[in-house]
Order: sequence, then structure tokens, then C-alpha cells
Amino acid sequence: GLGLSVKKDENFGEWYSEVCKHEMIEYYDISGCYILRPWSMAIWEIMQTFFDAEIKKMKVKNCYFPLFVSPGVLEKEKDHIEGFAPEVAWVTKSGKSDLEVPIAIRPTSETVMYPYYSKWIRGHRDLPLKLNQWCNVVRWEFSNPTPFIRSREFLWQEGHTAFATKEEADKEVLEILELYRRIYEEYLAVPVVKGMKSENEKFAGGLYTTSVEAFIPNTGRGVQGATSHCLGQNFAKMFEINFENEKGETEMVWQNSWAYSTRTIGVMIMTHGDDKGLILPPKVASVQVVVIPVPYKDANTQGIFDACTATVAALSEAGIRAEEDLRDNYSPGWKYSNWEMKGVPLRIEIGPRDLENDQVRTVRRDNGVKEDIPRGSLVEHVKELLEKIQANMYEVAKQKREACVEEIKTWDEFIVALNKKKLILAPWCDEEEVERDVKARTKGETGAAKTLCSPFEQPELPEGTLCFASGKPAKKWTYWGRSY
Ligand SMILES: O=C1CCCN[C@@H]1CCCn1cnc2ccccc2c1=O
Repeated sequence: GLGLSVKKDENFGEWYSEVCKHEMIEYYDISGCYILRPWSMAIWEIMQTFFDAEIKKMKVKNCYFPLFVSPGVLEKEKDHIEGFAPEVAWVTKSGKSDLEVPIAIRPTSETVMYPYYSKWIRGHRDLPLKLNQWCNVVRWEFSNPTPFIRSREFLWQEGHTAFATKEEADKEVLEILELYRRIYEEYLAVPVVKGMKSENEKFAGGLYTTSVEAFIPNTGRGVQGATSHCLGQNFAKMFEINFENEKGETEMVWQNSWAYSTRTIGVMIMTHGDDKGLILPPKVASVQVVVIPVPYKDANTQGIFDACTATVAALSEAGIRAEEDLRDNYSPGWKYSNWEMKGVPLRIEIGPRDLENDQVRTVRRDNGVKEDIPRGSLVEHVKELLEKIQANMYEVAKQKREACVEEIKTWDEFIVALNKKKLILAPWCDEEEVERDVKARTKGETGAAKTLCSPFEQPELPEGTLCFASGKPAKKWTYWGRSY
């Protein structure tokens, strides 16, 4: 039928799967793989347009490296690959014959790119080297696949930069992290926390990992939104990426790598969707306004259709992504439900009365508010409405997320908050052993609790505050929770 068969608060998993099928994705006959249909691809492209322009301002250049990785290079560094090896997909045959040597499909491109960084970087004038690629990666995961959130192939951008000094690397890590915050908060209207990953959770091959973390109130799970790593000189050592500095001495480069993926779209769907379906933030909506005629038996139907077409033309002229739905085989009511399901942020209805009064009726998808607007001031009104919708969606999501945050000080409080699906802010001694212990003690069928990040914005930590898990002196406030 037309509507969703379950409610968001009743059966979130089923709700999410159904909402995604309303033209964002199509399930594919290989498990963990999904078809990105135009309705979600358009969102990816809008984000890409923003991010690509921003990194170009930072002198990052786009490139493209092969999909295939030779085994020798992939396994070059044991502790980088150790935990990940089971996820690597391999090509072992071509046609009927086996390949002499199996070839891996990139799960990420450090080992693909860095042998060539070593070749291209000779002297300090070759630095900084800043490359990015927009591509797909494959990780053959076995934990439950979820559209956009966890798939065996996904689209992402991966930036790989090399500098002469650590200071330059440290600076870029945070500049990129700010762009990720903007993607989530300014485009997807999703609030995120910027922070540092723990030693346990960071990218094992790097020096430190920063991330933007989102939270899904319905499941009480954190979700890593995007990562920006400083790799230090670890990969430079592994791949011998050296340069001759101004004094003629040989030094190793300092590197970063950073990525966001199509997971962003899943986080947006989970955050904003309701029981009528998707709600798209205007900034990323491929159709921001849908104009629907409401003809009445003997009314001037042609006049109504012409008014719809003229309204779309005026809005498009002003750079607003507007479409009319003049299909004569669907009722206005059916169209309202259909476009609400697809999450179009603003609907405009034009009926006989609107025609007489030279006005249109607007209906907001985020809060349902209806308003009659004179056609003379339509464009300005709609621009304002779209901005209000964008801002309101962010504020509502931020309040919902804040309502989930619980600050705790003891183990018992931690367990209670965890079982109440809270986003937990706790004082922690920052010891890896303790994090591993918390994971072990909270292991359950819904997954263990772990650190999500230590926020850069640290609340006051009074002298003598003890770690909630170990009782040792706490060093920092850290967000904990179950995660995707
Ligand atoms: O996040 C990023 C940002 C973009 C570039 N790569 C880094 C780190 C990727 C970490 N990672 C993640 N899954 C993997 C899966 C298989 C093999 C290797 C890996 C792997 O190295």
C-alpha cells in the first residue's frame, strides 16, 4: 500500500528499511549491496559539490587510483591490516582460469597510493602533496547489513595528504573535521560532536583519529559520522616516504587521511524520518518544493495547471528546486502522501480559491504548518520557508539528541543509562585496558558499550573526580554508548 506498515518508535529496523525503499535504494540480489536510486544519489551529489569545492580551496587535487591491490603491498604492515583482513575481498579467477596471484579489492587506499607517494616525493618542494579520490570501496563485513550505514560496497571520498611538518598535518586534520561538521550540521541538519577517538578505537595504523559522532535516539546507538586521521610518520616509515629538507637532511613526511561516505545519508534518514516517511533537509533535497494542482469539478482546471507551471517557473528562476505534479491518474490526496513519503520539504497546493485570490497554499513537511501566500511575494516567502525548515530540522534533532545525553559518575549509573539507550558522558581514566574491560562487562546481544569520542569541548573536570569504570583519577570526559 501507500503508507509505512510500522511506526518509527515501534519497530525502528523495519521502519528504516521501508523508508529507504521509497526511492532511496533498491535491495540487490547480493547481500549487503544496495542500488542507489536517483533520490539518494542526488543527495550524495549535492554534498559532493560542496565538499569538493571546499577541498579545492585547500589545494587538494582529485585523482584516481586502481581498484585492485596486490597482496604483497596490502599486507605490508601487519598491525595496520590485522583486524581488517577478514573483510578484504579478493579476485581469484578470470574466466575459467585461476589467477596466479589473487588480487585484493581496495577496502581503503593507503597501501595502493603510498608506494607512489614514496616515488613522487623526493624533496621538500614536492610537499605538501594533497590528493583525494571519489570512489567506491569494498569491505566484506558479516555483521548485519543496513542500507547506507553498513554495506559491503559504499561510495566515499578518501583524502591522503603528506606534509613536511607535524604542525601542518595537525592543522589540516581539524580543517577537514570542520568540513565534516558542516556537512552534517549545515546540510543534513544532523547535530554531531567533534572529538578524539580513544587509543582502542582509533585507526590502528595512525597516530591519532578525530571524528564527528552522531547519535540515533531511537536505537540509543552512536554512529561515527566521518573520520580525519593524523597518520604521523607510521606509513612514511612503512613505505619509505622521505624527502630532503632545506638543509639537505632526509626526513620522513607527516601524513593525514580522511573520509566520509554514503553512511551520511543513512544518518540523515534515521534522524529526521517520521511515520509518514522521509523528511529531507532543504539543502540536500533534489526537489525542495512540489507544486500540486487541486482541480475542482467545474472549476478552471487549465487555469489551475497554468498557475502551477508558472509557480514552478518562478521558483526555478530563483534557484529553488521545484517540480509540478500534474499527473492526471493520481488524486491530490494520493500525491500529498507520495511526496510526503519521499520527504519533499515543502508542498504548494493551488486550487480554485487560490486561483481567485491569486495566492497559493504552502504546507511544510517538517511540522505540517499550512500558510496562504500571495503569488506576488511567493519566491521570497518560499526562500524564507525553506531556511526556516532547515533551521527547525536541525534544532529539533539537536534537542532530541541533547535529551538523550546523560552525565554519570559511577558504574551503576553507567549501566542504568546504557539500558535506557542514553548517550553517556562519563569521566574516564583514558586507559586502554579499562575500555577493553568495559566492553567485556557490557557485552550482550545488542553489542558492547565503547567510547565514541572524547569531545574537544570538555566540561569542567573537578580535581579528584574518579573514573566511572576503574576508580582511578579521571583524565577526561568521554562519550560512551553502543554504536553501529
Ligand atoms: O578511515 C580512513 C580515512 C580514509 C582512508 N583510510 C582511513 C583508515 C581506514 C581504516 N580501515 C578500515 N577498514 C579496513 C578494511 C580492510 C582493510 C583495511 C581497512 C582499513 O585500513
